[in-house]
Amino acid sequence: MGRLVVIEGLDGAGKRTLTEGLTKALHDLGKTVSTLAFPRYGESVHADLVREGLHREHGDLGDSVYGMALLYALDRRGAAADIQRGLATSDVVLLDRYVASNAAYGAARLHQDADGEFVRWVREIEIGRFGLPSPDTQLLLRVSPEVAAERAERRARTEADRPKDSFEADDDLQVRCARVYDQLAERSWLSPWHVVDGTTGTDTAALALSLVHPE
Ligand SMILES: Nc1ncnc2c1ncn2[C@@H]1O[C@H](COP(=O)(O)OP(=O)(O)O)[C@@H](O)[C@H]1O
Ligand SMILES: Cc1cn([C@H]2C[C@H](O)[C@@H](COP(=O)(O)OP(=O)(O)O)O2)c(=O)[nH]c1=O
Repeated sequence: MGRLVVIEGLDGAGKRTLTEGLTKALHDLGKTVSTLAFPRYGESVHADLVREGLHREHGDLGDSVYGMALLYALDRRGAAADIQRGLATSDVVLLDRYVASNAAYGAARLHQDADGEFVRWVREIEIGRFGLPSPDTQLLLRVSPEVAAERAERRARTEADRPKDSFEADDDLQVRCARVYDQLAERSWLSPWHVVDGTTGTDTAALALSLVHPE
């Protein structure tokens, strides 16, 4: 049975970059890795609706915090069998965003903290009702909201397929979201969390080792 490892953090924190680096470092240790990134744009109708909602299609869909969160959750529900298969066949299943993204962004949108109703609801729906597996470890790739915004801005300019969406364009939301992420990590929400400083280069070899040989 493999370990379910999740990378979380703000838009532009460097999750995709770290996912690639960690995958390589785990391969160097002789480990097999399955990766998945949420939302699964282009693969799931729920994820595509999310993207369209984030770009202000479908009327007031994007305004509904619970409606958007349900679409993100349904995208993951549709991937549950893939995750279980990955856990059965690989040493590590590495996820770029998972349930905690829903908790952090939704709570931030509602001006709640990690002890609020929304975070409880996300857990109840996704873990309780949909039966998604709880992570073994969550990595919070922590950068200041300013650094994340600057990177997301640069990426939006240089990568044609990644224009900023309505969450990325909302600086105050990102600041509140960073705070909820810190609280989720402090409270060991769903699993132990490991905070990774995303402003300096990450020692992916050491991180990979700590993931496959936990204390
Ligand atoms: N440690 C880092 N230092 C400087 N720039 C980085 C670092 N990690 C990622 N970046 C750059 O920041 C931008 C966002 O990174 P990305 O991995 O796409 O973030 P995310 O998946 O969290 O949105 C990209 O242009 C990437 O090259
Ligand atoms: C996976 C997920 C993402 N989000 C948010 C975080 C991001 O602001 C936004 C889009 O996800 P993101 O990973 O940033 O996609 P991309 O980098 O390809 O644009 O959705 C949630 O609110 N809940 C979730 O469950």
